[in-house]
Amino acid sequence: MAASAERLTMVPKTVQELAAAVEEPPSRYVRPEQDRQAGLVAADEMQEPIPLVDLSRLTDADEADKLRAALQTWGLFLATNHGIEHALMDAMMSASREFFRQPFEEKQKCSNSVEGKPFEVEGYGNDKETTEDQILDWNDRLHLRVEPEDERNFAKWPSRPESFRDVLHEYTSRTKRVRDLILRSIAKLLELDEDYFVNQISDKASGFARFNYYPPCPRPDHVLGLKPHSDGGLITLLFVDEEVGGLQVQRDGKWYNVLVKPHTLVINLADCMEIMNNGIFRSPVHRVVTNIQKERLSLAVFYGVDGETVLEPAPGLLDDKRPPRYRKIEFKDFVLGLFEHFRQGTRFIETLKI
Ligand SMILES: O=C(O)CCC(=O)C(=O)O
Ligand SMILES: [Fe+2]
Repeated sequence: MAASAERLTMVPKTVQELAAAVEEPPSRYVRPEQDRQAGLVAADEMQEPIPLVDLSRLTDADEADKLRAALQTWGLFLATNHGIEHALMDAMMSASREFFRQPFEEKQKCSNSVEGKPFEVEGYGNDKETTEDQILDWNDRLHLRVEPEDERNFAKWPSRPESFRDVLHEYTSRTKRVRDLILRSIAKLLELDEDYFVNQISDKASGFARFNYYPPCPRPDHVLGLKPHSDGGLITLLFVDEEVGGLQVQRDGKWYNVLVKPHTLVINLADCMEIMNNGIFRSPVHRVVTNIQKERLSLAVFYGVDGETVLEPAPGLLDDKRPPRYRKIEFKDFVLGLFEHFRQGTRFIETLKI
């Protein structure tokens, strides 16, 4: 007790600790005035809800049309009948909750900063802080590589709760199948070879699981759980807390709440897909608002390509009337630019537009 009280008098290492220690978020977390004026939590009313797509029926024209409409309007959709057993989803969410509920010292065993200094992409902690004016998010995360499978770094995978590793292994074996199903369905919608996008994925392609933990926040009107961003890879499969909302998606400059049903996934396109489909379907900008009373959890599985893969619009989508809208770039260079821009709250993909 004394030791942990002492530690709290120093700069808290995680938002979870901070939330337990302060009544007012430190200024590093407070969004600039212009963001706050627009209202951080308020969302616009949707004309129509985000479509719920039945993944077991995607071969039917009407379900495929629903997917097309969702991607055109939002760049994301809700998915049901995705083939991930509900019990497995529940086990994954409980293992994640148990992980974050453990004492700081236990979670630190998976830390992303070794001896308080060098920052690693994998592990438990927060974003790297590179500049003084970087505004921080009200969340802690556990970020783990899941693909390629032979490059998993188990030193960063929690050993407690005991079920964590097996459950994550099972869960991501299912999400990978969902990834391929969606990529094939999108290729069909675009009248490309069904395997066009799947063929961009080599056995060195990346996959990361990001477990997000958002503690209750005393000032939801001043602070964001996660700043506006788009995801960097091909596609993201998001499993969010069904009890506590917070995810919002932007469209034409307005923010809308993404409401989920139990055991549905939120699937969104990410920047590499926007480039490959030449901007026909966009990678949506989204953010997470905080909640004054309740903690919130989510699990994002991000699928990308291999570092050497050149991102470029699919040749089958280009002709004299449809020139490429994005410059070519290797995925590894894209990732570097992405992280730099993410920290500053800007989008790297904008710099690739022709
Ligand atoms: O927590 C959420 O609902 C969204 C998380 C997210 O956007 C991300 O991890 O990239
Ligand atoms: Fe995201």
